[in-house]
Amino acid sequence: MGLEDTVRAFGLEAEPLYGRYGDIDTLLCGTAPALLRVVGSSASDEHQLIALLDANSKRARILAPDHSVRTIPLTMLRDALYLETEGAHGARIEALLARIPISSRDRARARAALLREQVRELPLDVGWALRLSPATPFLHQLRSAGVIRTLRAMTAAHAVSFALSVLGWWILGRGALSGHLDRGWLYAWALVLATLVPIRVLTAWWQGITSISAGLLLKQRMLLGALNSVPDSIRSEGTGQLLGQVIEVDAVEDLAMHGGFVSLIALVELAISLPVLALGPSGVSSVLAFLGWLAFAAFLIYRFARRWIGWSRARITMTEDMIERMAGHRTRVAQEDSAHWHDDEDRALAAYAEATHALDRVNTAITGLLPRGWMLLGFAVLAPAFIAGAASPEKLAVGIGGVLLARSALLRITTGLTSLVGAVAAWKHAEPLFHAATRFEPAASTRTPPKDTDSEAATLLDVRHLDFRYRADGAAVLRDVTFRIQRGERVLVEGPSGAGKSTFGSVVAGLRPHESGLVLFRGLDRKSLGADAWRHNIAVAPQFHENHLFSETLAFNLLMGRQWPPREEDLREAARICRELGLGPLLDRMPGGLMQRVGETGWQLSHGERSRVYLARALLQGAELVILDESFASLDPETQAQALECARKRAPSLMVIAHP
Ligand SMILES: Nc1ncnc2c1ncn2[C@@H]1O[C@H](COP(=O)(O)OP(=O)(O)OP(=O)(O)O)[C@@H](O)[C@H]1O
Repeated sequence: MGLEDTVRAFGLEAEPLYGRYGDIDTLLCGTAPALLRVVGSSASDEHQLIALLDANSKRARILAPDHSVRTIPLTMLRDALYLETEGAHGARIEALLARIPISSRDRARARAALLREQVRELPLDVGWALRLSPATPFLHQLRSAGVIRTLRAMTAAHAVSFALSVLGWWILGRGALSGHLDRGWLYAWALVLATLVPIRVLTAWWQGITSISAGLLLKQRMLLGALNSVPDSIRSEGTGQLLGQVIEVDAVEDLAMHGGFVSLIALVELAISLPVLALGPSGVSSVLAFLGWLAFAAFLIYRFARRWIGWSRARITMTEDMIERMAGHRTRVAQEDSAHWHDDEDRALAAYAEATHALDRVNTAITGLLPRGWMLLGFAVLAPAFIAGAASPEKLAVGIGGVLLARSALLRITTGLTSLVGAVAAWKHAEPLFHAATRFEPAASTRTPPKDTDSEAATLLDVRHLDFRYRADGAAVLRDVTFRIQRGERVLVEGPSGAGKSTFGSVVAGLRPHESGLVLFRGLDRKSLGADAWRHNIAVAPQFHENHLFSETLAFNLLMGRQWPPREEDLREAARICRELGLGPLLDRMPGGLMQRVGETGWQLSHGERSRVYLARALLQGAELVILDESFASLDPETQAQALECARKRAPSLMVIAHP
């Protein structure tokens, strides 16, 4: 069982830790818990694993082999990781330092500094960051990140701070209403105020930590959800929908965090203000009046929720429409009469403006009417006791305090709940991404495909009775397909447009799940082999419109499926393949060569150049079987022959999809 599988058995996920030696400290401080691979201290030692529990810029907490937790200087850990590079550079540095007359202590420091400088840009592959599997319930993730604990502490701190405010207010109010405030009470009041300061600072600090950690977890989860979404479902929803979902994720985070905190605090305030109101001169009447006002607030918030849902629908529709317009603008300019360019825009804008006004009206009632209305009602209920002069100053102070506290609770409840309503409405759009994160597919290799020792195993790809349809209720695009490729074979799959060639290629490559039949690679299906191992064995260059050039270096675009960060030999191999595919003049022309930034924001490659980058990317993966889908379609005959020759030479087995 590999490390990834062992880790998964514990409900965790191991993410390879890559970086550069120059960033080693940042990497160590930001990734715990992690498993680090270090070279043993003696020359004969193999790599050893260290569990890193925690690290800051000075110290690291690690789990020793005897399961005891030890704190060591971060430099010790860093040096252990640097040991790997010693062989290549250590001797040279030693030779250099031998000629300089310095103390052995300075020599050791100079050696470490020179080594660090030498390897700064080298790729670093130190181990794995460990985290809970994305399929873990979100509450569990929050608990494990310490969010629940902080939230509990924050609530308690807020309750204490609120109770202290009430106490301070009681001391002052009592003095003011009885006409004198002696020095002892003044000191007590000052002490209460002084105690409040650190508690408030602590509460704000915890609040910040909670929002950052919870927000990070939510973003991580949504990102995973986006990556786990079935590509066809993403495409059928459209870019606008997806962008809408992403925007809503942000809204969920902001509104839920803000609304959650404020509502939590409001509940604490509510729990304190009700008994304070009951202790006032009008007792039960004040409590009943406040509960009645709360019911009215609930009604207004309900109306607000309904209007918000309508408003957010109008906003998303407008975003979708706008994206569609932007994406298709060049086509419109080229082909549509300019009189029709803005046909639907005004209608979408008017619907949005109407929804915004409707929302604003309820919002005004909530923020303007609710707190002021309560003050009037609260004091009206107190008025008879005040006018009759029947209540003691303390009781009156408590009564007035109760009304003010209830107002503060009301303000917070309305702010908190309106934010939460927004979060719930936004959640409706973002929810699919959240759940997609749990659609978790084992990525690691679980089995190594058997070697081709007998004739049965020499069959590389074996497809039997394969059926596929895009929608459960749609027509089958592939029906009862049976197909075989032996190792070393080069196969051409051709057929009329729309016959299902690309669909077949993508099913074989594991990009689309098939509904029935078998697809076996050396006798194993994708589930038994594992998604990663499948991809390592079968590389595909999808059709041009299904492929993408990232706004990154050309090297990244070429080597992303092979090894990133790259080793020297990977870069050399990438350059070699590029030249074999006729991309040599392009490499020479680009100022950055392989490190030139390409894609939307970089050097704009031509159609034919792009398709050869896609081709090189698939060939560079070093897979047993390479599937090329219309990879030669946009090339002139001479370049086409050159590219085909390269593919024939490089791919151990080849499946080319093309038109007749
Ligand atoms: N996401 C999708 N949802 C529904 N139908 C689809 C989807 N993608 C492709 N199809 C349909 O499946 C059929 C096969 O498409 P496919 O792209 O595999 O054909 P092809 O043989 O590669 O065609 P071409 O040579 O034109 O590229 C077509 O009728 C196409 O319209």
